[in-house]
Amino acid sequence: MNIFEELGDKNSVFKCKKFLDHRFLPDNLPHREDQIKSVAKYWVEALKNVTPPDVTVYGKTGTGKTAVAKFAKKQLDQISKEKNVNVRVEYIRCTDFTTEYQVIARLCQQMGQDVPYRGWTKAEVINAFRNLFKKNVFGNDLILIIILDEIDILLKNDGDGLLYTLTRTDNVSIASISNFVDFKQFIKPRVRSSLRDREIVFPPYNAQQLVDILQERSKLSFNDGVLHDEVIPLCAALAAKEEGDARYALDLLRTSGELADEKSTDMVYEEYVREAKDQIEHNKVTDIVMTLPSQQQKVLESLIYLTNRKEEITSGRLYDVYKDITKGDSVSYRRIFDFINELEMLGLISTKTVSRGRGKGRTNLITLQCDMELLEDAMWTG
Ligand SMILES: Nc1ncnc2c1ncn2[C@@H]1O[C@H](COP(=O)(O)OP(=O)(O)OP(=O)(O)O)[C@@H](O)[C@H]1O
Repeated sequence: MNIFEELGDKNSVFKCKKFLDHRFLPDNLPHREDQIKSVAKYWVEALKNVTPPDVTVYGKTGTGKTAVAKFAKKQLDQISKEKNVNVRVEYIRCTDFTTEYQVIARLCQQMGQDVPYRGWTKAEVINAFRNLFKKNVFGNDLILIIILDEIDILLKNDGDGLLYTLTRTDNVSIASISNFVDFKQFIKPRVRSSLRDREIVFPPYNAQQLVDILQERSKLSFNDGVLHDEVIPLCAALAAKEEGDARYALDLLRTSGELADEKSTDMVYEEYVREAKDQIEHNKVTDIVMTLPSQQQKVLESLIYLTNRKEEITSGRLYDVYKDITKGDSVSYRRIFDFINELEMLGLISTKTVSRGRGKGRTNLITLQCDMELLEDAMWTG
């Protein structure tokens, strides 16, 4: 028998797994009605041919920011077509396009203007972009709303030049999405003053809200009656602990279903959710560790060594152990601080500044934040 036929015929708890994918945009976003209305309230101006104010959307990961922005985009696209108004909404994820040049080139491409991703000067690309607003292209009454998802990444990487350019282009409204409330520290006053933005905050979902979200998705994606009663509440409770992250809740549900398929059971049981949790955590840590540059791995190795010896970890002590491990092939003490910051951003460690008492100054204490066994496993067995 053909292997694909054999696998295709295998019984599955899933009716259609794609509805659990992160990229799927549901027609209904429970518990985000207020946020959708807030965005729409500003964007509706575009239908009256007025450039909407800039909007800034904040919230922790998995709180539905992207989903809401795309949902509002879809609805605005639909109505502007029906009413025949000259409005466009373009979505850009700044983890894919990380510089001003790339974002503007991408915008041109999305709008049908062929601009290369390298080779032109920045001024040429900006010119091509601004030309789109001329009579013979989209018309000078075009209103363009640009969603910049994960804008903090771009600002850290490339500064605020993009915002400077966009705030100085007529008929452009910016919708920035960020996981960090303090991302505006990367914007200089000259740009901040022209970004007249309205802020919309996305609170984390609580366990009950996550239950509602999962229930809607599970109706689309699982066969009837295959989920044990406790499965959805447990996924929701675990994700509520992880700062109300709907993406994590959906991952748990999908992975639990995959485990049921692997075990060839026709029900998804509560214990699969716990297994799914371990598997997701394991994959996350392994992915992070495997992609760390080798010097960073050495820093992590030093942290594991000190943690196993139950030593207090100061940056100085860490550097000594790191130097021993690298046997001379080491980076400077200053670079170690950058590494520590990066590991903290990745969620592998946490740092705390403590005062050593009068005259003795302050010192940084480092603690590993993930399960030791998992980490060692990822470091040495991959
Ligand atoms: N209210 C909701 N109803 C249904 N699905 C939702 C809801 N909120 C979020 N989701 C789903 O959860 C996943 C994560 O949501 P989304 O990507 O919008 O989060 P985010 O806040 O943009 O996260 P990040 O900052 O990490 O990008 C997506 O699959 C999305 O469809």
